[in-house]
Amino acid sequence: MGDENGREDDHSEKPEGDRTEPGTDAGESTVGDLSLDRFHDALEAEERPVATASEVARRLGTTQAAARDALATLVERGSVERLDVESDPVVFYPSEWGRLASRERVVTFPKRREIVVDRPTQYTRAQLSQFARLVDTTGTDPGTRGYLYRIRPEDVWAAPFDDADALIGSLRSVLPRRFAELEEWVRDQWRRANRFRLYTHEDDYVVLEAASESLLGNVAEQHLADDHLRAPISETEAWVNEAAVAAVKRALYDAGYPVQDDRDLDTGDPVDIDLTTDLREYQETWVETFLESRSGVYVGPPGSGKTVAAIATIAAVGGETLILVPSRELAGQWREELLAHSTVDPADIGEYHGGQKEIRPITIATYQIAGMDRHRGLFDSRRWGLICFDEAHHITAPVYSRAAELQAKHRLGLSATPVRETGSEEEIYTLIGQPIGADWDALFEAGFVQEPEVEIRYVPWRDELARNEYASADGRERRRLAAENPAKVEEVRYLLAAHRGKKALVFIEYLDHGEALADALDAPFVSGETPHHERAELFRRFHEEGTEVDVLVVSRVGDEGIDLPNAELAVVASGLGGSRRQGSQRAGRTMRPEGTALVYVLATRGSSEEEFAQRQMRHLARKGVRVRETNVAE
Ligand SMILES: Nc1ncnc2c1ncn2[C@@H]1O[C@H](COP(=O)(O)OP(=O)(O)OP(=O)(O)O)[C@@H](O)[C@H]1O
Repeated sequence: MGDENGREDDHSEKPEGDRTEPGTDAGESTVGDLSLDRFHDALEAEERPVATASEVARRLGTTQAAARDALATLVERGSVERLDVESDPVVFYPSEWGRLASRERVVTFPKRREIVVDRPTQYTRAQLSQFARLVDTTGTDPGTRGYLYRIRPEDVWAAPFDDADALIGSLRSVLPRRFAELEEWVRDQWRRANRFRLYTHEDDYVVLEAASESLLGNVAEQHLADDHLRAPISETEAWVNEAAVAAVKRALYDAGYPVQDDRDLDTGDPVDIDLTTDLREYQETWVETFLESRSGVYVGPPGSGKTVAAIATIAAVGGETLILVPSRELAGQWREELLAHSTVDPADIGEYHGGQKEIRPITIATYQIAGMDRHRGLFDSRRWGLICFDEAHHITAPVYSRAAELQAKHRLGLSATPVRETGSEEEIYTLIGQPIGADWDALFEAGFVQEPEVEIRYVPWRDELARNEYASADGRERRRLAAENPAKVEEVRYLLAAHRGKKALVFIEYLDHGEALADALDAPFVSGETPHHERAELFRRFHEEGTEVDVLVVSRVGDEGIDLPNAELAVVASGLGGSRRQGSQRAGRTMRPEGTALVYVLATRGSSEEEFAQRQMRHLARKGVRVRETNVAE
């Protein structure tokens, strides 16, 4: 595959064999015959594509003059370029990099387990996404985007390979050469992920099996509570207290030993539905991966087809299913999606929430109801074979504790936000399952999901008075003043006018601000106080083409759970004190397959909103979303 992009040529002067890590072999002081290879090492140790003579000297343990001479020799030979930057020190870079400017370039930082790829090919990205996280995309020129990947222990644990060799093979296929230490670390993590296994004994109880006697004796004993295991069965196996299965998984995960869950899971009473929509290739992979491990979380951007993949999963498992969702609106949408994409009999779908309480072979309930003690019976009312947690980052604490009891079922999570600020990633992993996801950028590129153009617009204060008021206020009041900066009204008006005719959502945080904006824009305002039927009606009219409802001002209630596929424009007028999650969800409302999606985030210049906006948008940028910043003129 390497030949399609010249990857193998990129580092043609580098030996293929194992070598020490860059920067560690800097003991020798003679650099008169500085090889290109050692210059590469110095660059990697510097973690920059260019280096000054003094940086090279420091990395190679020599004097600056010696490094400069050695570099001059390389420049003469034509293998290194020197770049004179006015008022900055001269920098050097390998000539081949200039020639390969339009090709992919992979730089590895083995100690930090990071890989930076310039202009990655689809092949490289597909490989990397299997065992590394895309943490950042940088570069202002669209032609030179750098992709930063990091390999975390949990990425290795969840990598979809049969064995460590296959994983190492994939790693080697993208890295320019071998990194012995990195490979050893990957192997070690892989081993850890396969040291403990849960399985169902033929007499129907759960067994924890360790790869060795000492693991069961030392690791398990040290990390598990007294009531987690009932009794030893052999030197490497123990009988697990069924009620503690989730706790066992969590404790061992925290100790760095994720547990393979090979138990026989309940499939429940049969439900016979067929999918009527053809899955996209990546959706097929999601479903196959799920079916192999019988649990997992589909992680994809909003609109990437997680719901449709979940319906395919319901059809494939073929058992009674309980779907948990964050809001009643979403329950209604799930019903419609089920009907649109499968042969399910409408009579077999039930909704269970504040509005109605039906339990059917496929039941959709809200987290709120499911978390209430008096509705506990919901979980036992049928032999559910599959529990589907929509917007999995929303699972509430009571539902988490129930989820611990639902370990014997197939468990599917859906999430557009893998990271939660409160750090529930481990909980999601241990209570539901491993993340199953696609490369978000690839989805954008393939056109399955419209990439939003996110623009942060820094809005000045309207006048000195407003600025001074902010300066002399404190705490919450400050935040409110920044949120309600009157100059934002004009800015929203300007943006709506610039995109006249586009369906737009304006998000706000404070009710007063929402009302004022709605008045100024002559648009309806949807808040938590809007009666349910009115909300539904407004959203219906917003949905319809050609209606007079083109703009909706929405408070936090509109943040998620509302499917507005025709929103083409989102203006986040306030609400920047919230979490990263909110930022990505707001942007997510317009990340839909159709239309031109545009997201504007307004932040008051010189207030804490500036920082919040940047933080939220960095989060999006890490997901491969392009973010632009603009200063609004005073
Ligand atoms: N395989 C497919 N073929 C055709 N259309 C599809 C397919 N998968 C999804 N879609 C359509 O793409 C849109 C988004 O899909 P879906 O609702 O499943 O995404 P999602 O990831 O669940 O979004 P969200 O995170 O907002 O809930 C829907 O209109 C859906 O009908």
